Amino acid sequence: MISAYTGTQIRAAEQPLLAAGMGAVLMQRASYGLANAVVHELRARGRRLYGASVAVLAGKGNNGGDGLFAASFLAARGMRTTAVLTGDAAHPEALAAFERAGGRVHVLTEANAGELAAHVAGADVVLDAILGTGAQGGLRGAAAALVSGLSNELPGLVVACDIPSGVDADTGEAHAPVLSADLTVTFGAAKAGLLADPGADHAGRVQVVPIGIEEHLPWPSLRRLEPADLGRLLPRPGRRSHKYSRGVLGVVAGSEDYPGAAVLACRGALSAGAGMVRYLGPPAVADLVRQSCPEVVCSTGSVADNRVQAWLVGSGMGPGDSEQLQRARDAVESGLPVIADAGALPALPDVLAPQVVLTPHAGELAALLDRLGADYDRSAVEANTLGAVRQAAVLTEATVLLKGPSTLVASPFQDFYSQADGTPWLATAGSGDVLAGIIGALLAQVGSDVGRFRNAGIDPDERWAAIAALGASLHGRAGTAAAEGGPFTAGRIADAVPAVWGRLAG
Ligand SMILES: NC(=O)C1=CN([C@@H]2O[C@H](COP(=O)(O)OP(=O)(O)OC[C@H]3O[C@@H](n4cnc5c(N)ncnc54)[C@H](O)[C@@H]3O)[C@@H](O)[C@H]2O)[C@@H](O)CC1
Ligand SMILES: Nc1ncnc2c1ncn2[C@@H]1O[C@H](COP(=O)(O)OP(=O)(O)O)[C@@H](O)[C@H]1O
Ligand SMILES: [K+]
Repeated sequence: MISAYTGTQIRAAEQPLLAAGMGAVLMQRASYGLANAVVHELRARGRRLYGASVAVLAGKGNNGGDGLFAASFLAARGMRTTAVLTGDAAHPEALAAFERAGGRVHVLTEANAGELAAHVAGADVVLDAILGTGAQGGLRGAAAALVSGLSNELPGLVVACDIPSGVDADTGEAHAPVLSADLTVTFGAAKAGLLADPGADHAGRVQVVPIGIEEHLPWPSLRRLEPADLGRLLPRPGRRSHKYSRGVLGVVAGSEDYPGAAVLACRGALSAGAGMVRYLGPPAVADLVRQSCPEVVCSTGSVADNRVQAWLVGSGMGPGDSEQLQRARDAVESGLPVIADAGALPALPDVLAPQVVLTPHAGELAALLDRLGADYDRSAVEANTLGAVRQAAVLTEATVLLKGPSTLVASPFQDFYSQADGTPWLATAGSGDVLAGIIGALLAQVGSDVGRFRNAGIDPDERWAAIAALGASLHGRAGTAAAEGGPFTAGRIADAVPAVWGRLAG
């Protein structure tokens, strides 16, 4: 499990060590780790170190100090170093070390920003050490002009020191201009803002350098499941299992307009281990489901007439599908775990429960928040994904999963997960229906298995968020496996799930 923290949490964890006079030691650990990460990355890219050029953009705080010390370590490896000081001062000891190591120093002004941008753009390595966790808002003045003058397609390696300058460490909000990094080397622990969009868009690969604050860290503000966690959480049938004990998922999805959504949701659920999938919906859709997935049992009657362990509702349903929408409300009323997608989102009561997992994309989340009186449109959700998903979970008291390049999950108790195991090829019609099916199957199988979560270090009350994150990760990994470097259609995601599952659980 990757744990991520707000900037404030990290700074609080540093306090006992700073009070013990270890500030300089922490900075040495951070900057040495940063320099080593640069060396490894250059080697991995088959680039020579000796004679390669490094430009460090150094702000006046400790983030700039880290960058200048790191550059002096790199100078000792034979690299040519230049610093652009973006503030009215620089960390004195770090600047002295940088100059002692032979680095050249330029002081940024409004007048020379264009010229220095051209110089920096030609460097083999650009270290962004302007702002770190002490930032208030984004870059301003000459620093903003310098970064605006750098294209986001620099030929050299761009490495962010702790966090890309202008990204909010707590929320991932990005205050333009931000220099997008290939690699972010972050100190002590991951920052939440590196794992939530749009911060994650700018961070590139994230590498954590331990600096000795770990024992002082509190409960993380956000977590990410890794393969070992997935392997522990995925169920496997026992010798005496039967289809009902493995978990039955009821699917209320599809409509005459969108029958395919029902098929894709059922395929997702079948691929992710449900003992049985029961479909409830219009006869014409049921016929298509039967033809496409003969394993699905098509039922009639009400939600109450059908015995299941979890419900999937809403994929491919519209506001006119009154009978299906009533079933969706009945499923929520039943108290069973429910995954509520797409067309169900506007049709459910405002206040729900933690075992109800809502799966909006950014547009649907904006509409949901708007209905609940919060002032969000789609672009506001995309600008602050973590804030939006948090607010939706608070207002609805449900578990909310926001789909996107990074998928965020918030529990109403304010536990957060971020998964980014997919590929942009997943942005294909029907992909969300398969995701709903996968999460539905997992809810049916492990929703009542409290011990499984406790053993994995997850508070059982928070298991709904963990199940949603588990589903998002399986879906992302299946998409990555299906892609083989090129496009695929949504059904292929479902086809790829069993092998991905097998590798994780293996
Ligand atoms: N505290 C510590 O012991 C450690 C801190 N570390 C580094 O220190 C960083 C935090 O250092 P600081 O607290 O000095 O803060 P920063 O280096 O992030 O920057 C804060 C400085 O910039 C100014 N500033 C804030 N917002 C600005 C804006 N929008 N435009 C221009 N100037 C702005 C502030 O007045 C302050 O002088 C971390 O990100 C990390 O890189 C690491 O060296 C590890 C140890
Ligand atoms: N750029 C992207 N990178 C990775 N995953 C993505 C990207 N765009 C979308 N996805 C994933 O693809 C799925 C799309 O779901 P959704 O928007 O509901 O599509 P649809 O309604 O067509 O089924 C989600 O799981 C989402 O996280
Ligand atoms: K930075």
